[in-house]
Amino acid sequence: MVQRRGKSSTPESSVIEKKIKRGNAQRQASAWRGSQTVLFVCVALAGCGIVGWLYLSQTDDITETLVSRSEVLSQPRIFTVQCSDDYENYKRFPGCTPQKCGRAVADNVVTREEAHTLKRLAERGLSLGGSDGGASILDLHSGALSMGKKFVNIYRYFGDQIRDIFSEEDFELYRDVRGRIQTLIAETFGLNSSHMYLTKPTFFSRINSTAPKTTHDEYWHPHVDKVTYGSFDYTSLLYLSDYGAEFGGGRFVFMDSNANRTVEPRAGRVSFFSSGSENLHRVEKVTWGTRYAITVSFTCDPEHAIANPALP
Ligand SMILES: O=C(O)CCC(=O)C(=O)O
Ligand SMILES: [Fe+2]
Repeated sequence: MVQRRGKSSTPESSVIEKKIKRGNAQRQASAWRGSQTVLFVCVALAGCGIVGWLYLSQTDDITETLVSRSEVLSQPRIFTVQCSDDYENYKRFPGCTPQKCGRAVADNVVTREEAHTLKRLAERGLSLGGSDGGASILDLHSGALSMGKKFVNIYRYFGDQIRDIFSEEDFELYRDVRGRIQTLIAETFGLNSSHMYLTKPTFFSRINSTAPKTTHDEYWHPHVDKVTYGSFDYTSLLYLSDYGAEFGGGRFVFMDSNANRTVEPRAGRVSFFSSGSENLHRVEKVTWGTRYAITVSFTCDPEHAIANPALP
């Protein structure tokens, strides 16, 4: 049995706190909502009538499934989107800074068996703690683990006993998968993979339908990763469980101005995209079951690079 040491909040947790900050997410979503308001006024005043109404009902509803749970893609499915000007506010790095933006989904990069192994790793790690609300994270790099209404650092909290929970093979698999995802992103967006770096936060997430207890549990707010996390240039999500079989709700939604476009999670599915506001997104609320995923993110700025997670 692992003995718990005294509870403490970690400095790393502030990164996670930043991530889930509601105000931020709401600010980012306001541009999207703004366009809806304009249309609403248009409907009320000018009688744009049926067109405006159709637009409103369209953007309120899920309209398009980019990839469903039951499909198995033998090749990545790629959707190009025009880059936003977010990248203008940052230093440019040749061979990495997005010139081509978009989103893509691949089912042929991580096997379902590997996803299952990673899910078991996440289950073991998260069983040491977990949020009181519905969303818990485990960050193998910083050691941040949700606990109650806070975070602890597993490496400090559990010391050497963490080796009873995680093995070198677990970390090796994580590093291998991260490398494959990096290559995939580089090939898809025409980048030089050696100019891309892992950046933080990079974490496992476990989401269920328990009511939120703090803002850390509010994972469903629309947001732009580059705004929320700063250093992100490319975000990837590796899903570890199946939508519709292991959990309900919890689809990933790209919130485009003309439609919502969803990706249905499937164990072993990698979804990735350029992190600017061309890819405003949210996660639907999970209505039943448990959803596991890993967020693995990349930056072009070597100053924001982090090393691969390693057992202490
Ligand atoms: O789990 C997901 O599908 C998306 C999570 C997300 O948007 C994020 O970590 O920024
Ligand atoms: Fe995100």
